[in-house]
Amino acid sequence: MTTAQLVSEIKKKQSFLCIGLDVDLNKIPEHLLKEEDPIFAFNKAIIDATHHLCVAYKPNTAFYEAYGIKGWKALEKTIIYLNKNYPEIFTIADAKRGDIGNTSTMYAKAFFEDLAFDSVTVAPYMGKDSVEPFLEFKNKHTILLALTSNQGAFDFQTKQVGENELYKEVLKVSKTYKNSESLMYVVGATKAEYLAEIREIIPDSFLLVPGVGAQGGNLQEVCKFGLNSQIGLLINSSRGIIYASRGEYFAEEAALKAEAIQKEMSAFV
Ligand SMILES: O=C(O)c1cc(=O)[nH]c(=O)n1[C@@H]1O[C@H](COP(=O)(O)O)[C@@H](O)[C@H]1O
Repeated sequence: MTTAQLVSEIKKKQSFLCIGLDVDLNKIPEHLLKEEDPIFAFNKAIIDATHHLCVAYKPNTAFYEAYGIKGWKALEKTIIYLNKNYPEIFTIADAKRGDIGNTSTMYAKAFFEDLAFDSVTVAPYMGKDSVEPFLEFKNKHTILLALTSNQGAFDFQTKQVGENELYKEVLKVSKTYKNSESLMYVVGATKAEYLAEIREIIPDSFLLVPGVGAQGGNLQEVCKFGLNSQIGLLINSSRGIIYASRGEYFAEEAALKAEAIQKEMSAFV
């Protein structure tokens, strides 16, 4: 999917919500555990109930890898279902990959070709030759970790490296990579006050902003500092939406949570 198509969907749906499909068998409704593939059954119900309220879904691969082959199959079924039934949705494989060049190429093939996701999250730690292989794929997006939502972000990301904090170096240096126009960046919603300075370095890039809902990030603050002329934000909530209820009407309850966020977002679109 191109960035222009994503922006057009945001305007149409009056939403820049990304729903995180972080499926934990201990948290999904008990009646689904009788299904042949409980993870996919859960995802399908959530997607069918919420697709008109969001523009992106982000399965975090850890929640699938933890269940071995069955989990990976459920991830594959989920992306096939999304691409077939809701091709207008932007899909994010949250896998936080990145390795030496030839290995990164294989990671990119796994998520862009085999699973046909629109984007993948990538850790910048190994530098240029670990990121550029992802950028070779046309109309695919590489979402680089810049300033993450967790407390540990202060261990390294905000440390001074020469003139800048490390996360700013990530933003500045990555702009020089080949095909850098395909880059997006992760900035945690819990770090909204950093967004004004971040926007000075990357005014036009899309940002994936996780951390509203369960981690306490504030949507209004993120919008205040992070919006650009093309919106430029995908705000993710996982647990805060998908685990709204464990009852029979869990998907409808999730849709109500998503709708409340979409309504708040519509004021900014
Ligand atoms: O890359 C991410 O998506 C990510 C980066 C970050 O800084 N913080 C963060 O929470 N995430 C992911 O975003 C999701 C947040 O989930 P909730 O806290 O349940 O909304 C999880 O899948 C995290 O792994």
